Amino acid sequence: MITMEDIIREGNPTLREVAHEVTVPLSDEDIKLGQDMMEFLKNSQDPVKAEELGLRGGVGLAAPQLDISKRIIAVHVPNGDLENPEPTLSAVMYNPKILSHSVQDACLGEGEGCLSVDREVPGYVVRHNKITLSYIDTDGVKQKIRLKNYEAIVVQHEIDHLNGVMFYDHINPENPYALKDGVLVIE
Ligand SMILES: OCN(O)CCCc1ccccc1
Ligand code: NI
Repeated sequence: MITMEDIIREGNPTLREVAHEVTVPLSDEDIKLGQDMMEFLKNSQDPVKAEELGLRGGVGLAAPQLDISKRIIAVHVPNGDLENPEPTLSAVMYNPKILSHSVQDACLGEGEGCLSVDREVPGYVVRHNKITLSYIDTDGVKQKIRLKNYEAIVVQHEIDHLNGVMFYDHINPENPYALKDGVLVIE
């Protein structure tokens, strides 16, 4: 089971590497890793388990954060309302790739954080508002989906990790809250 001790922190060179594509058919090891990553996210969003295990809440995780330089991400984005526990996006993605994106950019009004960054880094992280994404799923099937808003932002944060990019690389050092015209601020 993955816990916070397994997550490497900024300064570890693996976070700055370009991760390697996984081979298809998926190995049992890569399938198990994806399942463990998803389990971590679910545990981290469960108040009881997160407390017991000392987990920081996360909606996404990338294999390089486990010091594994492979192009594997897991995303588990809960639905806002507790009545409808169905997540808005829940997937383990192998070799995810952004095929196209909107001209429209977007950022989270509250900025971003990262399980590999033990500090607050304030500022807008401007990303694409909408993306078309391909990836291989746990069954080895190639998927192609379109995402927008928060779900698109989370996936872009995770794919950045596969390319050695940290969220604060996108923050304007002169003015962290500078915004070009037309950027959608997602609250
Ligand atoms: O890489 C995953 N991670 O560090 C957890 C936080 C994920 C995340 C946080 C804010 C906006 C997008 C994604
Ligand atoms: Ni992160």
